[in-house]
Amino acid sequence: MSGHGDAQPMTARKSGPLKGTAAVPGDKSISHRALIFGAMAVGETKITGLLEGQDVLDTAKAMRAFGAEVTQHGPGAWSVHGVGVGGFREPADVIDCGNSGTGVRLIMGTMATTAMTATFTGDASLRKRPMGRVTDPLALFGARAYGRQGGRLPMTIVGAANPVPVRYALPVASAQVKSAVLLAGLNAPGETVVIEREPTRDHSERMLVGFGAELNVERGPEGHVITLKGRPELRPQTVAVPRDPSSAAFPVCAALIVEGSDILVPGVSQNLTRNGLYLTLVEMGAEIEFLDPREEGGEPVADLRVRFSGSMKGIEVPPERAPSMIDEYPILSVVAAFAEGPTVMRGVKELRVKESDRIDAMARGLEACGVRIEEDEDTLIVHGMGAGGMPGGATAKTHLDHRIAMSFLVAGMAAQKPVSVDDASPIVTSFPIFEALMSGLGATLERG
Ligand SMILES: O=C(O)C1=C[C@@H](OP(=O)(O)O)[C@@H](O)[C@H](O)C1
Ligand SMILES: C=C(OP(=O)(O)O)C(=O)O
Repeated sequence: MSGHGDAQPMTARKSGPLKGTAAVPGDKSISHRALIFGAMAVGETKITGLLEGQDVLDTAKAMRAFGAEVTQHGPGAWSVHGVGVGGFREPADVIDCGNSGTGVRLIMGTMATTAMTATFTGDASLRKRPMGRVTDPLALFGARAYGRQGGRLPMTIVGAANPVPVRYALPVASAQVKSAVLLAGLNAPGETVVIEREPTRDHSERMLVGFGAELNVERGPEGHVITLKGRPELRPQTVAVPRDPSSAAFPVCAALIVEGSDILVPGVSQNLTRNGLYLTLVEMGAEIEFLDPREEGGEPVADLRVRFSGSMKGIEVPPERAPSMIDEYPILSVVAAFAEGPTVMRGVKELRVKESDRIDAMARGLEACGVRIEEDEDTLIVHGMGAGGMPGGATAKTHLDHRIAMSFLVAGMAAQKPVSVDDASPIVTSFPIFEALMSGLGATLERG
């Protein structure tokens, strides 16, 4: 679990051109789901390319606590012997989900329609994040939640002994909430319906169909209407986890701002619910070629050739694009600082309830690096200083947030003076090989 060890300061210095191939690890969202859906199937699910980041390891541990057999066979190669829908056993101890919002929210959904009680906690970051967005719909199934003020962890969920199916319109664009409701719906008799006005990442829907659930998505005037038939017998699957586009974002953006760079990033998801950053970068004038489009692990992917792009322009990011790039705003705001003119990011208030308040963390750190920022509750505006224009020479606070840590280290690779982060330890939650991979491309990263 992250955030309980010692802080690990790290510094990035202006780096030589980045060259080579950046093979990033497996997708975090799909890795969590492979373990959880595998635990809900009857028989053995085999997984390759699993992200062995701390967030996913915490979910693996939780699945064991609920009775599934989870085994590592080699790097990225795992199996899950599932207990079937409704087959969870009550855990004997508190479930610690570490730093992971996805882990805790999806697992709460999964156990909420089974007659058992489970208590969840997490690190100092996760204990600040709102759980009401999940426990509100879970209450409609008949589950009860007892947490700290404001719906915070630690929290005990008493699962519904006689769950009823639910029809729920998502009040916020959140794949975690959507997935929690679908997972709860698995063990409710009849049809559970989730309606999302704005499309969010659709891995749960795709994978549930793969595992044999009866799930239908209709696109109507109210948005996506997702209908799931309860109490299916899920069939174990072989899951090949594709690479994580949210991790790929870091080498891609580093190559765009470090002079002379030319790198290849293989197998980046082009799933329309995940590719908002890449559309945005192209609109800003980034030199990215999308090579060999194909399908891998059920996801559309392409190899990205990315070159230093010295004349990117700030743009207004369409707010409706936010769900497809929600985790990429921190690194986009770094690229924006190296573009000409303002980049305007509106409709981004969800960033305030991630591992940290990401609007505040990016604004304070970029200001310390000499960049002019405007912000309000729902908006971040970065006034770009052009290629090589960021002064740097500051230490950013990462607040137990892996994406903030990686974003400022990327900034330091192109800024005039080094940029440090007070704590790089959270990077292990999503991208444990970040330091080795970036150094291998030619980045100058130093511990301390
Ligand atoms: O469902 C998922 O796997 C995720 C959904 C998103 O969160 P929200 O559902 O809170 O937007 C995202 O930020 C997170 O990193 C992963
Ligand atoms: C928001 C994130 O993850 P989670 O919500 O799972 O903690 C993220 O990885 O950027």
